[in-house]
Amino acid sequence: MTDKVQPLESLSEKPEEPKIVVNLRRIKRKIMVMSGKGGVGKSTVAANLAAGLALRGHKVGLLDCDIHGPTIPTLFGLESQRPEVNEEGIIPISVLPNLSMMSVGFLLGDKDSPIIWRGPAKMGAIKQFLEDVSWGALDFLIIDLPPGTGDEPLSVAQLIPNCDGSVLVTTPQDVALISVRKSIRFSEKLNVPIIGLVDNMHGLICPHCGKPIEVFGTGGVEKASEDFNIPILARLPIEPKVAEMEDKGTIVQGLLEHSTEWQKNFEAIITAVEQTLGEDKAK
Ligand SMILES: Nc1ncnc2c1ncn2[C@@H]1O[C@H](COP(=O)(O)OP(=O)(O)OP(=O)(O)O)[C@@H](O)[C@H]1O
Repeated sequence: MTDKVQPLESLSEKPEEPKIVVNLRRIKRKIMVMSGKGGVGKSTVAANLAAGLALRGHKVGLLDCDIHGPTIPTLFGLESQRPEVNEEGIIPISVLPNLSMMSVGFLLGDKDSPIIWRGPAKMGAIKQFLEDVSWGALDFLIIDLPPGTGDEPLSVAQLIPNCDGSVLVTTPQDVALISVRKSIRFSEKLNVPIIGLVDNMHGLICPHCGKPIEVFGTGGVEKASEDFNIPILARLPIEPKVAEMEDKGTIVQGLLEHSTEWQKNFEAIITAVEQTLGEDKAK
């Protein structure tokens, strides 16, 4: 009796693929939304981008990696939701049939409690989201990174394999130039192609005379765009309705109403990200 000879390829050990790579394999495009500093509208852009892509019929996931200020559940009016866990992993919370999301905000017992975690614990939570959230097949995963360009956002961003593009959010102040330059370097360091800049809070339209009031000045984003040859995807005015809709958790309805200049201008950001689907993925 002869022993069966095993084919050679079954003997050579294949290196095991990282769990994150395996879990995110069925996602066509992973897009990071980031900003050089906090409070400039990064989460607002990430949430509206995810909702806008979903309203155009794409399958979208939104991952809130902002551990200290997880605002995504509030923006969609989902603060009381808690994710289920089954044999497939952590089930993201659905807002629309084709829009689901995950945030540390869904795991907090009390929304007023601050998260007092050191770096490794924060990284552990994000890593678990990337490894264990059962996103299924998606056209887009929109990732809301922590603000800034320091160690923490860098570590988070480095956990996410093969990002397909970044959207950089800033305000039009001259100092924005400093923060935008940092965001650009950050994206380059990660080898992530920059889709474009978002010039948020670009003036307030006076409700009485209709003329713009340049609250944060002007010119910084244009200069960065020219210096680095990166397009400005949209100029979004200060729009009280945006803040109001976020407080009420009615972002999706706001995008459907399409009533403000902010929302009309925002469409260009959705289109720019949508177009990455047609790009050659070989990098
Ligand atoms: N164009 C705008 N007009 C009016 N309000 C806005 C606009 N953009 C953002 N906001 C409001 O500004 C605040 C900060 O926005 P947001 O939370 O999106 O910023 P952020 O950059 O994600 O902040 P952080 O990452 O530091 O938490 C929110 O209350 C939001 O509703």
